[in-house]
Amino acid sequence: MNDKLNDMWKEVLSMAREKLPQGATEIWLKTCLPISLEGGILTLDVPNVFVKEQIQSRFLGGLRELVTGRGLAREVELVVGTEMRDGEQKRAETAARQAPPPPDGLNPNYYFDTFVVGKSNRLAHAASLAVAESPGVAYNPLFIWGGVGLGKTHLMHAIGHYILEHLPGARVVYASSEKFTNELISAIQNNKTQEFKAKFRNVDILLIDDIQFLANKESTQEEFFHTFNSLHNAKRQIVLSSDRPPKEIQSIEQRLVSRFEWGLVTDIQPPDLETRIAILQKKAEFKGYTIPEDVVYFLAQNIPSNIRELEGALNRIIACSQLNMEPITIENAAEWLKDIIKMQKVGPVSIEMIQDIVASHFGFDVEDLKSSKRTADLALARQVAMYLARELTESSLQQIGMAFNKKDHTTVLHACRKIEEMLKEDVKMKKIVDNLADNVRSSRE
Ligand SMILES: Nc1ncnc2c1ncn2[C@@H]1O[C@H](COP(=O)(O)OP(=O)(O)OP(=O)(O)O)[C@@H](O)[C@H]1O
Repeated sequence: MNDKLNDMWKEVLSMAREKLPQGATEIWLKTCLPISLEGGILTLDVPNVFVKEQIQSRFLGGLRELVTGRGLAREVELVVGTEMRDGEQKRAETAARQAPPPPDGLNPNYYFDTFVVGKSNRLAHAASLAVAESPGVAYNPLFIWGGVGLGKTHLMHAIGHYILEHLPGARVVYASSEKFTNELISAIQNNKTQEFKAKFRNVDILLIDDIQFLANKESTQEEFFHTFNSLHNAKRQIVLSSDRPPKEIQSIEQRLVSRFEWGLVTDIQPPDLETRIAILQKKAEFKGYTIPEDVVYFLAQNIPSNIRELEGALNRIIACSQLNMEPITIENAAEWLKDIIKMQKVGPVSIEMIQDIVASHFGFDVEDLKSSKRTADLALARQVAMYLARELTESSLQQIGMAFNKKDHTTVLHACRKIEEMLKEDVKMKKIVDNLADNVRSSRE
């Protein structure tokens, strides 16, 4: 590359820093190499198809205006070439480009439009969509955590699908951390660590599921650390999922924990009743079935915290109905699911049951809970009870307030919000509240 061209490109970059949207230069344009300026056409070498598409769709117009405005060139062309790139990077990029797109292993059912958005997953969904729309720019890494079967994998695959749909050349790799570990071990055993590195460090989007399984695996953590740095430095998108927030993953190096927190950490909570109903309806519709509303409600109410189980129950009643040639009714569903749903004849949850169970867990009397005494422990117990009353019963804020010795509905609302916030941050508290909810449900007769 000649010096004149190089200097001109530096000038363009410094103008672009001022005139083009934030991130355009540092993230995208800096990856380009000027290769020629002939007949007024400035040709730039870009590292891969993915970057080319990003620049073309987002910044090429602005870039063209900059160079024509300054009389430097009349047109800008982007080529995915390798001549100007050297060494290992060049070989790896060439190999990656020549190879057919890797089997991406994405579940064909996990798209954004098959994902039901509710209060419990709204933020994780919005963050995932933002990442899919602007990979490497919005939040990097995106770290999604939450309990079993709540939709983390679904969102990761949806990100992968979306990117492949909009940027067909993008290299998307999805793997569980176990697969990452196993591939590393086998690469070491077979002297293929270079191939391993090329596979995981030469991607545009890396999706790693269940990252908590890296705990105690020191060499895998070491390798993942370098993979992470290499991708992050190159502004490639990383998405991670875990069953707990980064700080709660035990036996994992601090330098990894801090990197996991660099972008956005977001959680998914168990879905509320309305979301569970909507998920069941969507899944049934997807399979081409209409399930009676009362049966949907019955399932949603009795399988509260794991969407995978909810889906399993739906599949089972569809299969049983077909095999037995019987209609889908609550009675039949209860029979077909009796090993999952213990209590076919249980009554609804009452606020009194919640008050009893919460008071005894925290070591208070129900009367204390209803009183206006405000010691920190008592206030917390009262707020948990109000939150559970809101979650597990159909009572209004006013009705809950009345059950706590005529407290105002804004007090109840404040309590619910406070506990919701706490559950997002505090895993121990979440466990306690989940256990209390389970105890309340199973105390129904
Ligand atoms: N909001 C949702 N809308 C539609 N389906 C959902 C939603 N959340 C979860 N599911 C479905 O629930 C099932 C379990 O979800 P997924 O595998 O993504 O859970 P996970 O959080 O990754 O669980 P694990 O921690 O066990 O890996 C999937 O079939 C998924 O499609």
